[in-house]
Amino acid sequence: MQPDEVVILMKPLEKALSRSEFEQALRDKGAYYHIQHPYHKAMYEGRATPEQIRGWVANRFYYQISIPIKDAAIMANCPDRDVRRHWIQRILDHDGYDGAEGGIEAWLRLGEAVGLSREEILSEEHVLPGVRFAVDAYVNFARRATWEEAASSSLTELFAPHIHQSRLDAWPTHYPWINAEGYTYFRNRLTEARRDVEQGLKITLDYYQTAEQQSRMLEILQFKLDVLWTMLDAMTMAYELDRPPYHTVTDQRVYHRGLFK
Ligand SMILES: O=C(O)c1cc(C(=O)O)c2c(n1)C(=O)C(=O)c1cc(C(=O)O)[nH]c1-2
Repeated sequence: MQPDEVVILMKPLEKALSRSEFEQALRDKGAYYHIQHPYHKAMYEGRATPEQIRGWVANRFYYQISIPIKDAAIMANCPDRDVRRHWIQRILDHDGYDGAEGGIEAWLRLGEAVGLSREEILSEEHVLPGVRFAVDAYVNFARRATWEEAASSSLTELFAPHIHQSRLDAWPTHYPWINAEGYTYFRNRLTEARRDVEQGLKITLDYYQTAEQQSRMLEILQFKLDVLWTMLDAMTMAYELDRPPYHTVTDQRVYHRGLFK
């Protein structure tokens, strides 16, 4: 994408885009996906330390456990039975069901594969306030927005299969110390995310028709990109720049463990 096209996307639309133009405008937002974040690039390029990988996995766990709560909030606001029948699969994907361990369990295994203990991850002791605030903002948006807006905010998933695949391609080579069993989560998401996108995209393309509505959706998608980017900014401070919260006062992880759930 050229820089001047990026600027165009930041202005409100003057006229409504066709269905395919609108889909393209959403896809163009991939330019700001967290795959471009320096923290992510370092992980992908093999420059991340074990501490930085562990920090990422422990912090991302908070995103993982919040996703089903976010999806339950969407369903709670949705009167359309047919949408709920499909949307509920997202909760099952993460929480698991008979015979399927689910994404949260798979993420815990990833945590163990990178050298964290299950208790340490579940305690949320590593979750940085900046990460928590960003993730909570996403959950709270889903609680307050219309179900269509909340559903469409999941569409950063348009870009997720690529990021999961990039980890599957790069991590085993760069980080031989990570137990390969940990990669199940990324592998499962390749198909789950594609299916989610199909459903989310249909809801979105049906719902946003006018220029004003479509501009708002581009803002919603930018909000979600901001959530993901801000999480990595917080991790950069803590694990790259060695400036975790309160570092001028203590090296203890004194920050709160969450008040909003
Ligand atoms: O690892 C990633 O980079 C990444 C990004 C995203 C995303 O774009 O929000 C999701 C996931 N993973 C993911 O695994 C996942 O289950 C998921 C659900 C959602 C959502 O907004 O409902 N995003 C994402």
